[in-house]
Amino acid sequence: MSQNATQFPPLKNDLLLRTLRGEQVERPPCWIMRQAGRYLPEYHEVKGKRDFFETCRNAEIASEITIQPIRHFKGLIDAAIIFSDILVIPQAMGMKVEMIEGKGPSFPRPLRTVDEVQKVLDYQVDVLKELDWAFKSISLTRTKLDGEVPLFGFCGGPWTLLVYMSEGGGSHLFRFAKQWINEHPDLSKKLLQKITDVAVEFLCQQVAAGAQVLQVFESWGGELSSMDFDEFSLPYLKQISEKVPKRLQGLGINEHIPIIVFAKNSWYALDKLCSLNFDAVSLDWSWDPKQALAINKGRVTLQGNLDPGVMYGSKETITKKVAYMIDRFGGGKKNYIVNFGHGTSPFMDPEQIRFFLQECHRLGSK
Ligand SMILES: Cc1c2[nH]c(c1CCC(=O)O)Cc1[nH]c(c(CCC(=O)O)c1C)Cc1[nH]c(c(CCC(=O)O)c1C)Cc1[nH]c(c(C)c1CCC(=O)O)C2
Repeated sequence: MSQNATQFPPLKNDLLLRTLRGEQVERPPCWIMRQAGRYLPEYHEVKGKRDFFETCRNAEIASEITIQPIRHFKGLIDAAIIFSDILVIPQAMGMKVEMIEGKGPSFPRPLRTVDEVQKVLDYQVDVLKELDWAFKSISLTRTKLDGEVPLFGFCGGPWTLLVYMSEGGGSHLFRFAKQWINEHPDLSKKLLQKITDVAVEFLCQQVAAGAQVLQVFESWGGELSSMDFDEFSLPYLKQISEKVPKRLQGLGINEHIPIIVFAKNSWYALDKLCSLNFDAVSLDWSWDPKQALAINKGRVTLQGNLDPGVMYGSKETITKKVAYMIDRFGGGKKNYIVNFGHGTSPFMDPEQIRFFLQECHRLGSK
């Protein structure tokens, strides 16, 4: 059941939202993709031996895990992101997905035949019902956050979800996903459309449940050629950016809810992504921020883009690379959000991440 977002405690830290409105700010807001997870000892304490998706579906536990990094790095992180996964959309579309310890996500029956895709296309998805647990988890988390920081809802990009649904897990070769778009482009587009429709509804219902900002993770964007990105990713991202605001109005939510898009390694698409209806574009670490700024020409806020691997370096290395990043993003007092260029890894030392955040605050306030 969706809740009226005005029922929640007032927001105390609106730095991220002000930045996304394009305002001049005192320092860049900071958050980290996958900031909740296995590098934090308290994550293992709470999750224990529980299955990953069971953990996501348990509002009490998922909200606890979501808030862990906010507590651990008190005052240093400016947004929370709901503990869940991009693969809950394929689950809502009737597919079975398991998370295998030490291996990652696995689909026992990935989409390999036209009939299998047709079955998914014919499956009637009731987003409110199938993902009811996600909305409960968001509402509870928003209440427990007590206005400390804004809460992100998110979803996977349609192309990235098609990759997982056809490959059956992570991939290096992308044999099946590439087969789909090249051998059956029209059917692939029908599937991408269906995923997009579910994603739009899912994002909007997350907002109705209490999410204050949204991010779309097109993590496998860079696997497409520029031409194929224009055909199999961009049009669907564009639809998300345009349909979410309209659907939110339909749900009676009239305030502007900012949306960030992250299309990893899709360097050739930056100019086009900046022209869509998103508020911000998140960059992986392959970018020199100055070049990205030159392409963006002030159209959107940029987010990123430190190589998470910098966390394995010395304090001097972290300082040097943070200073370079913030400086090359123009100093960080407007249209810039600090993040990694991708997520944390289980091997990271939380103290290194604390130092990184402290340095972002110090250098970003100068
Ligand atoms: C591609 C993708 C997935 N999931 C996600 C993406 C997009 C971002 C990206 O590109 O990394 C998104 C995601 N996954 C998770 C979050 C939670 C919120 C947060 O960022 O803190 C978010 C935003 C938790 C998670 N999702 C997953 C974990 C690890 C699960 C565990 O505890 O074993 C977490 C904390 C599992 C997951 N989920 C997925 C993979 C490939 C894996 C295995 C990764 C690994 O083993 O490191 C799919």
